Amino acid sequence: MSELTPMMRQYLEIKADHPDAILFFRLGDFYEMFLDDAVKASRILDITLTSRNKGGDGADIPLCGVPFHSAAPYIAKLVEAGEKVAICEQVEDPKSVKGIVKREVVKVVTPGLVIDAESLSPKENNYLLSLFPGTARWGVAYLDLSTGDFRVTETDSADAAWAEVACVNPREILMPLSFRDGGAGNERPDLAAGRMLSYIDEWVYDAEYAERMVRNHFGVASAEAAGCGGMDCGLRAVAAVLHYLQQTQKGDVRHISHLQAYRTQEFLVLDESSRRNLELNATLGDGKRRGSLLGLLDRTVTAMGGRKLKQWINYPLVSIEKINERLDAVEELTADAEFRQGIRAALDGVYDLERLNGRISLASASAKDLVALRASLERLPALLALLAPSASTLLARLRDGIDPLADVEELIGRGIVPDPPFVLREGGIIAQGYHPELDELRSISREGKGFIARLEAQEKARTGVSSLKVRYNKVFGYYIEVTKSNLSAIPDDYIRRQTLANAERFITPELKEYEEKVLGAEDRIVELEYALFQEIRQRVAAQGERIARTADRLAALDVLAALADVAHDHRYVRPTVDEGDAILVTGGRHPVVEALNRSERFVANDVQLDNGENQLVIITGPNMAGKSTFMRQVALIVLMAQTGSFVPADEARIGVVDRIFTRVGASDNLARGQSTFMVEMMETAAILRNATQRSLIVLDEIGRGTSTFDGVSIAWAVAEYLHDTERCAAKTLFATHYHELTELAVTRNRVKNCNVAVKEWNDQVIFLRKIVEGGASHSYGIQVARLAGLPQEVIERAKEILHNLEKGEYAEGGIPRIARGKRAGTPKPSPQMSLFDQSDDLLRRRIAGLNIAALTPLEALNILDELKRMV
Ligand SMILES: Nc1ncnc2c1ncn2[C@@H]1O[C@H](COP(=O)(O)OP(=O)(O)OP(=O)(O)O)[C@@H](O)[C@H]1O
Repeated sequence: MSELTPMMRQYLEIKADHPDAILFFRLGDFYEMFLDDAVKASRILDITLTSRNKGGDGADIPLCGVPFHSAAPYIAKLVEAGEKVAICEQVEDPKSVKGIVKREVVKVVTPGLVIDAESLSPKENNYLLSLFPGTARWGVAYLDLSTGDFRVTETDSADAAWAEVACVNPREILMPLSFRDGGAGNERPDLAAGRMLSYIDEWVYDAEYAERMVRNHFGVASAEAAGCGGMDCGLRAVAAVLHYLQQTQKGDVRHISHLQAYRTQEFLVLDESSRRNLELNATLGDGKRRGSLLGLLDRTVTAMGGRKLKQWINYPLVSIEKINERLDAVEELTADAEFRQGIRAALDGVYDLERLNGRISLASASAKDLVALRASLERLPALLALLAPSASTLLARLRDGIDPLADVEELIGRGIVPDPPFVLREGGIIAQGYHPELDELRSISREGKGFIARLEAQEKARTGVSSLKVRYNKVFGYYIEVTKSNLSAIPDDYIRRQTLANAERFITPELKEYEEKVLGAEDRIVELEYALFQEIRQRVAAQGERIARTADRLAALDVLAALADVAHDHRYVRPTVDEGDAILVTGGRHPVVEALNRSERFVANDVQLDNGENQLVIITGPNMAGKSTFMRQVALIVLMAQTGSFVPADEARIGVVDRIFTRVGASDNLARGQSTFMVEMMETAAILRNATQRSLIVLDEIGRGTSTFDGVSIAWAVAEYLHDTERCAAKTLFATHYHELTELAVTRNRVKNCNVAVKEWNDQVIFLRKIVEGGASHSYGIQVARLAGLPQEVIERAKEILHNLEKGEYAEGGIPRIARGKRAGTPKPSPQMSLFDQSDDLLRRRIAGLNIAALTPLEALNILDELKRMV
């Protein structure tokens, strides 16, 4: 160390405190990076890596740098690449210190703490999530620093905690340090992938420290008052977030004024695969918003509304009262088009108040941001006037909670010019009349400029040189420029300053004197304007809590108006949501499929599910008939209803459900190294474990990932279990190609059979898309295969095999005579076929004939021996 230059020593000391971040070290107008940081950053940023000898021992130090005034995109790119960036500034004025200027890290930017508008998608939250595993429960807290949205909950298992992670979809996860070696994230690599994992020292999770952090941050007397009473693990997760903020954001985080604690039971629970299968936020195909439920419903006009809608869709409610409050509001807005459009128009000019608020609080807001805030607030009085007559409870509550913030609007309007520049340190920001001293300095500066014009005219007259110019540049200040051909006309008091190719530049004492006055004023103006701006920004920041509350209400209003707008355009109806156990839908449609611009008209269908006769509906029908579409549509209608939205149906009555489970199609999870079938069975197992009588289950062709007999057996057993086990006798839609399952209805009284009607015509199949009662008799798989363009030869052969199978022609040993026909070959016996083995029948009969009650132990043993030999 002693051989290093003092600056390098300072660098290494600071770097030692931030080993996991790339250190942006401020040197004059640049941020410099050194050593390994420089190598890494130059590669990611694609900038030149140089080196200089600062090591003292002759070794070269790799180095690269970016200009400080355009650093933002570079920082964003590093963070995007999954790096942390520590910004180290000079915290003393270099002019006023001798030797090395003091430097400190003023901020650490990490993926979970991005606030820069350009790096964020307007309608998506950017969450930092904190996990704390207690002994019995897990704490989960998450914060969007850019908006101040901060939530906490607790789960009773690791699985449920990771399910929250999947739902929240954070950019960065905080975990106790012990997790690093214990391999947290390793248990769910699929969920940890692509997110930054940051580890926090164990002591931060200490109960007392956690409580103190929370009390201090929210300025309350207890954790209870902050909202996380009774959530011991949640509290610790929150504390880790606050601690991390303290370490990374040296500034104010006043906009994080509210912590929302919730219990997962307050919401309809959807697991990760259901959210994906139902295409709530993104399509299965290309992962885009467009084509998803969110994409369809998102008619919000503000970014805050867009984020809130996503929140609502992913956390549907279970409280009938709250659902009906939303539905009342949507109804009011749907019924009156003028009212609705008026509100949407008023909201349309409202900027992202949450993110503006965040930037204001974190002192990174520009003057343009303040003007955007003012322009948004200006719209509120008209909006409030529109809302004045609204009758529904929720609309009235939102209206009463919107604070027009007239004081803030007035302050910005008075203080900041209407169209300020982006840069903050060149003046031109503060309005005339806001500050007397500033006005005076400005008039001096203006007069100075008038003087220059007068001087130019005067000197032209004096010298007779009409091309003489008085100009200004940063290096020489004000000067008089005379072309070489006119040099002879120059008076004696001109002092030469600079010679150019065909001109010379001069100053005069008079010019210098005015320059000092003008430039002095201009420097002072810039300084004063910056100070005044900061003061205004701070005064606005002090109102952060009010702004946050108003923003939240505007967002909710935006969502309600958007839902009403969709409902109106797509002819949705208000569902009746109640405590009953029935799901009754007439004329139901799939909201997204119906909205696609297709040649085929969408066929509406009814559904009746309850915990009585219609508990388990088995749906059979050909491929492509519309089974999946139908089942998803039922799930989506229930989910929309509990979100507070109208639904695509003629009529709907929804008894509130507590969870929706879907097991749909094949979803490989190669990241977790599991086969399609394995994933299918794991998801099925989770459903059987967690479903309740109040749940809705959608099972699409379970068991199809394995051999037919295994598949049909599993499907059958699962269906039976869902029917027979009281705990999880959930309302279930069960689509299957195994027609055998329709026989369940014979022995089980809460099973119903339905099928999707088709018409056969000339060996072709015509899809009617209508769900009707009863089981289907055919799969029409071969006809569909023909539609798909399989060669005629293959189709013919398939028909032949099917024919033999249907005739039940089995060879000895139970092997179907599929080979009968033109192309006989020897089929390989399959162990699966033994299900049909005659000896099975013998076994069964033998066992059925036993009277266990009358057997002695010895007889029982003998019979067991006999049975074993038969096998
Ligand atoms: N009610 C309907 N009205 C109009 N078109 C529909 C309807 N239901 C489904 N479709 C269309 O039919 C196609 C097939 O539907 P779906 O995937 O639901 O069939 P499926 O019976 O589940 O098929 P498979 O058994 O092969 O998985 C879809 O692309 C959809 O666009």
